[in-house]
Formats: sequence, structure tokens, C-alpha cells
Amino acid sequence: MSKGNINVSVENIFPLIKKFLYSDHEIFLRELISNATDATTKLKHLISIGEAKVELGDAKIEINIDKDAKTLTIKDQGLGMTAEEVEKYINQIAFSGAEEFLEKYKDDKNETGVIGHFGLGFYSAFMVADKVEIITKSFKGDKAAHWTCDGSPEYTLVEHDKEGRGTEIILHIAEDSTEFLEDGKISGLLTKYNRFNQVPIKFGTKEETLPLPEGAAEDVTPEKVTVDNIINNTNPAWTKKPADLEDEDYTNFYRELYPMQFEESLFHIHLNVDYPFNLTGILYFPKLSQNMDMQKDRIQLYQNQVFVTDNVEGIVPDFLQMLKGVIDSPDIPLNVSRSYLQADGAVKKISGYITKKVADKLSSLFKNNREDFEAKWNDIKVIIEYGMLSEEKFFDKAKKFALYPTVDDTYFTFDELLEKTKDAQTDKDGNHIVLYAANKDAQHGYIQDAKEKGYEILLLDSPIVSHLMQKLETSNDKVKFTRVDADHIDNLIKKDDTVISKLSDEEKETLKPMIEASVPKETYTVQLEAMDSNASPFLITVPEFMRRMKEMNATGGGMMGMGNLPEMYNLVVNTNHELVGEILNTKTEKKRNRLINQAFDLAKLSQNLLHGEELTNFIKRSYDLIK
Ligand SMILES: Nc1ncnc2c1ncn2[C@@H]1O[C@H](COP(=O)(O)OP(=O)(O)OP(=O)(O)O)[C@@H](O)[C@H]1O
Repeated sequence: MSKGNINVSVENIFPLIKKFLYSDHEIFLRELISNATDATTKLKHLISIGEAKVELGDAKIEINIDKDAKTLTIKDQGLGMTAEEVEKYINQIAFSGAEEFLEKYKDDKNETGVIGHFGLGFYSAFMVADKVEIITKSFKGDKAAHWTCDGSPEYTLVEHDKEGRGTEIILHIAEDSTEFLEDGKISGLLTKYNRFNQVPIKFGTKEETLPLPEGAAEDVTPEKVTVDNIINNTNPAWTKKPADLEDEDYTNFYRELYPMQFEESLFHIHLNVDYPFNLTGILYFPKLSQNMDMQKDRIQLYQNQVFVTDNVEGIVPDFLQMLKGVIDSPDIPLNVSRSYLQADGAVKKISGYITKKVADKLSSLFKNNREDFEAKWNDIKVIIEYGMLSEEKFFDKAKKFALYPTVDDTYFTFDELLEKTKDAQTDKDGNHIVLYAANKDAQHGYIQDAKEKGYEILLLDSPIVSHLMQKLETSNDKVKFTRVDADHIDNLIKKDDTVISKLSDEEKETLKPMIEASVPKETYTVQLEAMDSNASPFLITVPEFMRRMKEMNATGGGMMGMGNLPEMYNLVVNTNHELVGEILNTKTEKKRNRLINQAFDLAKLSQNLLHGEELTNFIKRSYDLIK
């Protein structure tokens, strides 16, 4: 028997471990299972290179709870340790890691998530246990060793009669941590951290019904057997080669990953890189729905099949955080705080790599099956548009496959659109005007007018599209986006052929104040225009610049303060329309006002701006007019 003091400078280190890791107590289990997994895979390696002359057998990790003894045991059949190795790895090396950790965080007042990058590893057991035992037998065949430590710097190390190879870590769970003696708690943790662990993990047993032998009579009761309850899938899809997987395997894995997600994914991207860093994974483009909970079913980050976090901020570019799936990299440090993770060099490179892979995949989908890509566009556009706005490199690639659908469901790339519209939609100053609508119903009349002119009208309705237009205008000189209701049709794309006004300048000067007197001038600017006599007499338009700035403000960005501007409209009066002539020539003021109000209300109605009392009055007046 040997007794000793762990070389310690802090008087009682274990209460400190507890205190510092307060918010993350549960990770002790992941740490100990990682050690057990390492011990098993290392042994496998030694066997494969002929250095260990033993059989690996059905090496699994077993987790056992003994409620009476108040212990939780983690048992592996890995390489085990000799007494000297316990002395070296547990008393010296592992401990110095723990000590270094505490040294660093001694004065840290912020207790949340301060797990350092020092692999607190084995000693994290003391976060939940007041006594820990190690019973371990090395594959080399020495006698088994039994190490015990009750949380003081003292430990004992004696021989043990353990027969089988491997290590058992017995945690005597402390009074304040008895939740870790609950089956439900442990099984929850195993699912969270270890459901794709490389080595099978057994937690209790379960009953399984054997299939009936072929040709068995119908009234035969199937036989039931008790089998190990293995909680993990040791070979998840992302660890396999893409060539070995069918579409169905990807779909099944999506379901396995998110059992509560009933929507299928749209497509997947299998990541696989070994230089300059190691990374595998599968990302899925989900079907985005309006009420999707972004916090649910997020991308999960793994290190060698051990769950690290599902908060991938700073690791995966912002615009791709709406994706789902798994990223696994041995280069991702396991025990680190968020800020440390984000500052890590390997992690930074991952972000750029993922962006590139996603862009390449989208590009190949677009090239190989454009029809399918168009069909999915509505579901993926927000992610792509967001990416184009936030990552310049992604913008450069996405330019070639980002789509611009028209109100008639034709999908153009930006270059195709410019090519198609350059003749009809270039104005007299050489500006190439891209017309769009945000809502087919609300802007129906304006869309019709533009269609009659032979223009193409895009349907751009995603929430951040105003920012994208701004960016496209900046990067394409002379291209201007204009919404169909930004002005009357002849002004949207100004050509040289001016329409002659039927009204003289004097008549116009008389008319303008008449109309201005009847409309609220804080909101409406009256603008007289000589238009086609068949066009509407009154038309309400929203200047493009104003509206876009307001929209951009609403979704973040745009010019400061523009979001608070009141609604402002133009009231375009068609001086060539018969009704406008009548307004001018009507003798009685009462009749004139009635005509103006009626025409103004109709114009408002077509922009969905007539509500409440105004609408009631309009309906009443309309009935009076047809009486
Ligand atoms: N189950 C085990 N079987 C065999 N050896 C073990 C086992 N658990 C721990 N050890 C030994 O003890 C050492 C210290 O373990 P500890 O968890 O503190 O650190 P680590 O695993 O080396 O690093 P980290 O946990 O930071 O990744 C290990 O390197 C290993 O040599």
C-alpha cells in the first residue's frame, strides 16, 4: 500500500474545482467517458500495430448507478493503467492540469462557462463526488491498482484483485449532487453528449422482442430477451464516405439527429476535409417556415463524435446558422469557453471553409438541375441573400446562381435578367431599371400597367431584399431597382417621347391648389403629370428611395433615423384624363370636391390605404353617386 499527498499548492483544491465549474457540473460525465473512449481506441490501435497481444473483444463502456451505495461507475475495457501509471498520469500529470486551471481562474469572478482549455479531465469527477476510486488493470498484465481519494490532497494506492482488463471509475456522489444518481438524468446526459460516441456505451438493459420464425403459427407469442441497452450509434452517417451513402441514408440521419423535427430537409452538404485542418460533417438546408424556432434543432458541434455545443456562433458564419446538421473536428478544443473557441485558429478557418463548401454545393445544384433549384428557391433564398450581404466571398460565388423570380414565375439569374431587359428597360439617361413588386395582390394595378409596356417585373418579397438591392446597385453601375408603385408608369422608366398635356400651364396652376386643398398635405405631395388619357386620373406612389430606406431600417441598417420618417406619398394627377378636365371645369365647389374626394379615395383604395372612417364615407358617397 502506498499513501501520499498529491503535490498541491492550494490547501484544498477540490471545493475550488466545484466552485469554479459551478454552471457546468454535468460535463464530468463527458470527460470520464472521453477518457474511457480514448483508453479503448488506444488499445485497439496498439493491437492493430501488434504492440498489444490481447483480444479487444466486445469492448464497451458501461455506466452503472448504485442508488444504495450512492455511486456512479464508469467502466471500460481499454488499456488500463499499472500502479506506476496511476502515479504518473493521475497524481502528477492530470493533477497539474487541474491545478493550472485553478491558478488561471482563481480570481475570475465570472463563474459561467469558465472551463479553460486545460482539460480538467479526470478531476472534474470531484465536481459531483466527494470520494473517487479508480480500479484499473493494465493490458500489460500487472496486478490491478486501486486508487482512492476523498477530496483532500491525500490519496491511497493499493493492489486490487480485479481480473478483467480496463478501468473502473467509481464516483461516490456528494450530497448536493444526488441528481446524478437518477436514471433519467444520466440517460439525458448520455444522449446529449455521447449518442454518437465511438465506443458502444451500455446503460442498463432493455427487453427486445425476437422476430417470429418464418411460418410460425399466428397465435405464437414472440419470445422476449433482455439485451444491453446501448445508447449510442458508433457509426453516424457523417463518419462514412459520401460514396457509401444513398440519399435515404442522409434523410434517415436527419431524422436521427432531430427526432422531433417533422419537416424534411431540402438538401445536404457532406463536409470532408483533412487539410489544413480535419473536419467532417453533414449540413442540411431546412425548409424555412415563418414560425420556425431558430433556437431549436441547431447545428451541433462534435469533437471526435463527442458533443461540444450547439451554439456555433463564431464557428459557422452567421448566415449559415439557419442550417442544421453536424460538424465534427478533432481540432476543436473540447473544454473551452466560448470566447476561447472563437479565437482559436482552427475554428476560424472552419468558418471560411464551410462558406466555400456551401457556395460550391449550391452552384452545382444550380448547374446540374436548375429546375429543382428553382423549385427550392423560395425556401433557401433568405439564407442565400443573407450570405450575399454578409460575406463578400459568398457574394462573388452566389452572383452566378442567385435567382430573381418574376411575378409570372420565370427565374432569372441577375445576368440573364439584365440581358433580357436591357433594351426595353433602359431609360433616356442610360439607367437600366429593374422593376419589382413586393406583393402581387397589393400592387396588382401597377404590375398590369408595367406588363402592358412589355416590362419584366420581379417578385422580391424576402425581408432583407432591400439591402440586397442596395448592394447590387452599388456593384452594378447604372442599374437601379424601382418598385412598380414608385411612380406612374411613364416615369418609372423615362423615355424621350413626352406625352403632350391637354391642359395649359395656366389651367394647371388653377388645378393644383384645388386638389391640394382636399388632400392632407403633410402626407401627400400633389404632382401633375401628362399621361396617357386611358391611365388612371389619380395615382398614389411611394418614392423608391424613401420606402427602401424605411425597409432597410426595419431590418437593421439603412440610413440612421430614416425608419422614423412618417409615411409620405405622391399623388400623381393625370392631366390628360377626362375626369381631371371635369374637376377643373366644374362650376360648383361642392361637386368639384366630391369628384376629387372620390378619385382620391379610389387611388387610396388601390394602394390599400383606405380604412376606417374614410372607408365608410367612401362607401356612402359611392352609393349616393349611383342613386
Ligand atoms: N479510463 C482510463 N483508462 C486509462 N487511462 C486513463 C483513464 N482515464 C484517465 N487515464 C489516464 O489519465 C490521464 C489523465 O487524464 P485526464 O482526463 O485528466 O487528462 P487527459 O485525458 O490526458 O486530457 P484531457 O481530459 O484534457 O483531454 C490520461 O491521459 C490517461 O493516461
